[in-house]
Amino acid sequence: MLNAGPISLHYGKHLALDGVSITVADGETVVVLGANGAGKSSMLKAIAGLVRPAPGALVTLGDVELLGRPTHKFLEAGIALVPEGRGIFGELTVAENLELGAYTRHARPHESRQRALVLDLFPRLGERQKQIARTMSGGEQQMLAIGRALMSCPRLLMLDEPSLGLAPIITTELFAALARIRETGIALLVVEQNVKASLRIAHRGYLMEAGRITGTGTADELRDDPAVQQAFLGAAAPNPLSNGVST
Ligand SMILES: Nc1ncnc2c1ncn2[C@@H]1O[C@H](COP(=O)(O)OP(=O)(O)OP(=O)(O)O)[C@@H](O)[C@H]1O
Repeated sequence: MLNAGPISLHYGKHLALDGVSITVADGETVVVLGANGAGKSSMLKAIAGLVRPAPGALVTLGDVELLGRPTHKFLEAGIALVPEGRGIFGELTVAENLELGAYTRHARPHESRQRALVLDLFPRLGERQKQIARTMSGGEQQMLAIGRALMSCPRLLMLDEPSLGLAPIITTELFAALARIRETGIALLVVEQNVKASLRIAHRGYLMEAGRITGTGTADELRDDPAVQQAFLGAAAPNPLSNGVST
């Protein structure tokens, strides 16, 4: 469904993305793992039409080619991004934030259906309709940001570090909600530092390093990959002096 690449992106002289290609199939959940500064956020922004890659790239959703078109066309085509830091309207209420999520022409007719989905996923948002968004807790704001993105009827929902700064119990709640969103058939592309939790909900993943894709595999393959275990799952590095026999 999503075909993106090869995406290269410069910030001034700094090459942040160096020919990154990524695909997400219909209904698939894909996770992108990488250290700070690897280029993960930049890649999501390019796919959402928020930054313009170097010539030669394509961002295609279904058979619609989006690159070069205005940002709202990406949203209308069905690509929604929940950015790092959430990007909700802090001075507006929960209800107003959700309403604004459905502002595009194609989302408007489905507003009440999508609101029902959001409130079913995040009942707390239903209880807090009139609350000013900035007064909500970090976890509630993240739920609102995801809810707002869902109001746009996405075919592909992209999330940048959704669990950042959240308490473990809220993170568990968040991943349970993402698993339920996955069951609705919406494709997910997730950048996450919580590798364990994200591999649990993902079908597949990519490894990114210094602006490039350096590996890809199913969630099981990535979980079993010694390099992933060492970099992200807290496994000890192999001792080069060891012959493998424990003493
Ligand atoms: N607007 C910008 N101007 C200049 N350099 C930028 C800009 N945005 C990102 N960069 C640089 O591009 C590189 C990739 O950044 P990006 O935020 O995409 O990485 P990331 O993998 O998402 O990192 P993190 O996990 O820390 O958010 C970094 O070296 C970063 O400093």
